[in-house]
Amino acid sequence: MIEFDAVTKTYADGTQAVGEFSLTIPSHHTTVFVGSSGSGKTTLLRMVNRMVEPTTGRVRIDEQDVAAVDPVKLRRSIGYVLQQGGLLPHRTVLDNVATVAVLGGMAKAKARSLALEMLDRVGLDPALANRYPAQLSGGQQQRVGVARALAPDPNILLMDEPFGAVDPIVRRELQEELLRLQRELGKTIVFVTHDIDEAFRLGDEVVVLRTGGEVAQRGTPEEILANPADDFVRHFIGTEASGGEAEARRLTTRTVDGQQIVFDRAGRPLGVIEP
Ligand SMILES: Nc1ncnc2c1ncn2[C@@H]1O[C@H](COP(=O)(O)OP(=O)(O)OP(=O)(O)O)[C@@H](O)[C@H]1O
Repeated sequence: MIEFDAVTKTYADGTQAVGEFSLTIPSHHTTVFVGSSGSGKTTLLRMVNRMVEPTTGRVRIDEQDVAAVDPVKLRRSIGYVLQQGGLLPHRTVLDNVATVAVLGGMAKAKARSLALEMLDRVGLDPALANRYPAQLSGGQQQRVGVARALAPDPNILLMDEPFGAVDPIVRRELQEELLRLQRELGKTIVFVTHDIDEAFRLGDEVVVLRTGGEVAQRGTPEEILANPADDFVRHFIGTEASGGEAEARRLTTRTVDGQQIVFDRAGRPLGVIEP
């Protein structure tokens, strides 16, 4: 369980990134922070591993205040995946994944065999293990990033727009892969994105943020879709009647030749409802 207890963050230049934010994140689930640019998502995520210190308030992991934990130890115990993968360019894929375990005191050979296992786990061909990050596609690099974060078997995985830089098809594959991994591993995942579709696809719980880290709504994707809290949320999730009609989510059904067909707002057929 991760607890944000009335945290605020004002950066040195006076920017107030987070007003006052409180939230309890349950273990073994995926919680997604979604919001537009500058809503404080990254700031909140980084408070968990102390890459950002809150100005006031506390963050606790399983009741322990993270401020009392050595930051290096804390960061080694928490997986962290970034948009650009954050891979070390002069180390092979295998060594990138093995590094944290080696830093944690594991023998090199053992760390490498563990790394090979992790590459397999995230769906990467072991033949890629001796390549350098620049010799991989963006999607493959992100898989390496996930393998590296998971290698020390952390309880918590922080993911900051990890699939933001890849094309939509690869992005979809990576999302599916993460869902599969999460079914197997049951980590406590905090995932940051500005893409509401990604949030709904991945989140057991979704937290919609507006500027200043203010919670506009939190709930399951179903709850938010069924009952958006206000116009801001309606606009964000694209169910507003006016504006953004092209991607509006309100669908209609019509019976055609005994089949129930779903149509989008523009009247394009999207699919058939299974009885
Ligand atoms: N080191 C910093 N110094 C000053 N201001 C900062 C710093 N880091 C972030 N900010 C500001 O804090 C606010 C929140 O930033 P943050 O990166 O947490 O938002 P975000 O929701 O993750 O945005 P994005 O989706 O663009 O990454 C923004 O106004 C940003 O400019």
